Amino acid sequence: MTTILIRGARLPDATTTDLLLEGGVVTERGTSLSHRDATVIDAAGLLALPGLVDLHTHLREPGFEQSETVLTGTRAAAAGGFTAVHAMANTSPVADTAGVVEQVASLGAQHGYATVRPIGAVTVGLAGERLSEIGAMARSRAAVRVFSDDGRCVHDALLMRRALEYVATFDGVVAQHAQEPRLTEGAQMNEGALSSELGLAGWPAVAEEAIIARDVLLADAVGARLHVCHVSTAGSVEVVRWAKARGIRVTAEVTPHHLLLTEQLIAGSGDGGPYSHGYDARFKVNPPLRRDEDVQALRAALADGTIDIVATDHAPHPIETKECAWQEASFGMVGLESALSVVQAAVVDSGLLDWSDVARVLSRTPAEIGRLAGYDAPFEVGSPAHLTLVDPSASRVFDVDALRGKGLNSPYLGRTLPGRVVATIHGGVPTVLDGELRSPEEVTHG
Ligand SMILES: NC(=O)N[C@@H](CC(=O)O)C(=O)O
Ligand SMILES: [Zn+2]
Ligand SMILES: [Zn+2]
Repeated sequence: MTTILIRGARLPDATTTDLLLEGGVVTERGTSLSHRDATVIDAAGLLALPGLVDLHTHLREPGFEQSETVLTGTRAAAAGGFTAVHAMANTSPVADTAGVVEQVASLGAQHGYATVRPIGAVTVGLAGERLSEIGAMARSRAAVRVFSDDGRCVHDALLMRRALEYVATFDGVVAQHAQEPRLTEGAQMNEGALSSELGLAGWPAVAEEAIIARDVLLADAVGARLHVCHVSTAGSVEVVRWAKARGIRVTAEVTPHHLLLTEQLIAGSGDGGPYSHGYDARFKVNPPLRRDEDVQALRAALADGTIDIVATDHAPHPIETKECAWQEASFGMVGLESALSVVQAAVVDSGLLDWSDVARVLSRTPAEIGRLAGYDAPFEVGSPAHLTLVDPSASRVFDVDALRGKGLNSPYLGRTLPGRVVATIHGGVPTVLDGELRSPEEVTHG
């Protein structure tokens, strides 16, 4: 494995340091470090962040390899500065057995671009009828700690209660996709004045908020950990704030797109720019883009800690299921490659969060929620060498070349975004160098 000497990187706490990485760990930290045969990375002007950890990625393998594979998804992750991803269970077969989760984890390890931690399904086949082999997945080599039927809501209160009771026995967590199914049948966008104007079936905020309210009470009643996926409304923030004030063990995530984009994009800007025409299905996502008031509430909640983390909900889809009529299109957006830039645009450049907050919401806390070791003391001697070097002063028009997975369904194409990932290092192995993804051979040979 190569020895790497990083010269003059600025850390999230604004101090500047050299870092020596040997054998996959940080072995020295200080000024004017030297080493005879290290690969030197000149990090003057660059910010070093801990390797980013995504708690919500759709890798699509097994079963939907036309959309993404473990290899292509982890390449997209590396390009975005991520060194670990949690892979959602809505694959085919569904990740509801020890066999499937072990397969997904070992594919990740084989490719080497990022650590892949599978998420186990809560119910068999995501069908919402019987609990899956939760214990077997937890005890398997994949050591699953996060369970989710994401894409679907565990809406049966008894099943949700049993799942919470079960995961509590081994310190696991249920990550809920909070969507009351009866209130959202046929829903196509956020419910409100705009959905009436555009003639699209509305998705009421209460369909999300009611499930979160129920689930925090269930988690409290059984003393389990609950995680809420992709919180999207101001009302959901209020429920989570209330639950945390009561001491309920709930954590919550917000996606980059819900921090930056609003439902107005669905109407189209009509200005001839990249968002000119309406009903562009790149903006169709679950949960839907909401109002500006919701975006402001989500930003404030991330800043005050009510929302714990940012998670991408990277959801690649074949282009023909996005370049079609709005009603027929799939829900979902890719997000790994753009996440850090979007977070910078939404909450860093505006002064709401600083870079140490970003390190917390995109690395330390998601690792903690997923019970993923190795992310609690980044840059300390002895810690695993997972880090990313970024140039926050860069600005670029985000285009298809920036997309490194199979999914081209990014809502940011044609948009100017700040920041750029210059290098990503996963366990001492560079996966991105000089802004370029390294080849599978380079990555597997360290
Ligand atoms: N977010 C989405 O719009 N789609 C996700 C499912 C999900 O996260 O609920 C997908 O799997 O495509
Ligand atoms: Zn979801
Ligand atoms: Zn998802």
